[in-house]
Amino acid sequence: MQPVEQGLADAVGGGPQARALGHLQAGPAPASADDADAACGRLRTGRGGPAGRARVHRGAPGAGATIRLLSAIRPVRVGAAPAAAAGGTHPTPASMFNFGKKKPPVPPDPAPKAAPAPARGGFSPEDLARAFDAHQEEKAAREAARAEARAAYAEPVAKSALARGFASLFTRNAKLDENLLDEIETALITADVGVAATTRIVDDLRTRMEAREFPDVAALVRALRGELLALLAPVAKPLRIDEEARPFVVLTIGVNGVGKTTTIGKLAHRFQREGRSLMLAAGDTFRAAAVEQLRVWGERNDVPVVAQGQDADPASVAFDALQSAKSRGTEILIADTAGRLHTQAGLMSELGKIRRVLGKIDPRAPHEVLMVIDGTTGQNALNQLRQFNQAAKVTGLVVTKLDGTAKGGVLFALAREFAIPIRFVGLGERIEDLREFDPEAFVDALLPESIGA
Ligand SMILES: Nc1nc2c(ncn2[C@@H]2O[C@H](COP(=O)(O)OP(=O)(O)OP(=O)(O)O)[C@@H](O)[C@H]2O)c(=O)[nH]1
Repeated sequence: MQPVEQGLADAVGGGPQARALGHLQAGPAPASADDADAACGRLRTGRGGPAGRARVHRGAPGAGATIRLLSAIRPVRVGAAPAAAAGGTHPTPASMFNFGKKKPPVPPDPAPKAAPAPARGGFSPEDLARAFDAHQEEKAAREAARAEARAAYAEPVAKSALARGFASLFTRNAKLDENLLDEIETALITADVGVAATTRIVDDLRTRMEAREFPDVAALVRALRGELLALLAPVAKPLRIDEEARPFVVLTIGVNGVGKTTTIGKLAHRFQREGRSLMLAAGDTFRAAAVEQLRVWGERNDVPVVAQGQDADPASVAFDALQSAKSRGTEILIADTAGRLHTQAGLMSELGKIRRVLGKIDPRAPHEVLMVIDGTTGQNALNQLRQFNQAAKVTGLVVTKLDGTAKGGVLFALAREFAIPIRFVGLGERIEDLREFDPEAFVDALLPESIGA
């Protein structure tokens, strides 16, 4: 084991160093990973005092090996024992009552202590430099992933009505006045952001404008970006596969033609790339082409597909598929269902039946009820989600076709009204165009930072 790793293992696993320092308090957490980066910078350059002064949070996202390393060495600073503990000057309760009493003879100074031997697993400057470099690499990888997501969202989303509305609003010498707020309101409403979310955004901007918080239009644009992000951030919760569930069952639902079957293909591709074993259930027994679509996809990609043909009972297809996936130890089962209108009560209750039937085999299945929504639908998407949620308890959303004629605003309305996680967005028809939902990349594409500058 490398010295750095040994030190980390000691610190985390209670090795000699950790045990020796176990009584020490951890420093306060940094506000962000950037704080942690700054702490690492100080460590490297020697600015900001001793290494131990770096304030680092063990769990800071992405802070990685360096952060753990710094956590491990933090006690170097506090290792200088507090005065009281060393028999220092703080009056103890006993000494307060000893006034006037004969003092005991002062013992001679003990021999000066030898400098403590470096702890086993201590860190040399080379170790620290290596950890710093590892941290820098991690940071660079994070930034590259961000840039990649931004690029993927930029072009499709910039075509949306909302992005175009913002672009025309802020590139023609806008003035900071009530008129500008009216125009922002119109742009939001016409892009399907919805009345509730629009009112919240515009009212907040008005209050801040009246408080003279914005020196110029660029400041207002930054505030608007912040408002848009604040609406979306709570629903940006990626789909996490519960490794205990075998299989983890994803039931996909939605109205006709929204992109369910296509999304299943894209999802399956994603899971396959992660090296997971998969099975598909061709539960869209209403449309013969859908069963065929899945079968062909499965054959081409070496993924087993359970199907019973057209007009079979979709609950029975799902049941068979779950049994088969369970017996094979498959990691993920994705079940398709036929598209249905949220107003068709009989078909909506069929979704409840599929849920119940799956639950007979595994009481926690389906683990994810993924509703696919066509991003071009507009405000009607809210009615759809309301009804599907009632029938099948939706746990995640995929909003497709954001590359097409979507106005771009419906995500805000959905987020505000339901707070159901948006797992993915469809940014095109290619297999790699299903992207994990990234609110920052989405807002960047709608309203680039540069726009009001
Ligand atoms: N541009 C674009 N098209 C998409 C996207 N997702 C799906 N589509 C297209 O939408 C159309 C319908 O997709 P399907 O997957 O068949 O839809 P479905 O929901 O399974 O349809 P039903 O089985 O009839 O309910 C296809 O032409 C897809 O290529 C997307 O993100 N962007």
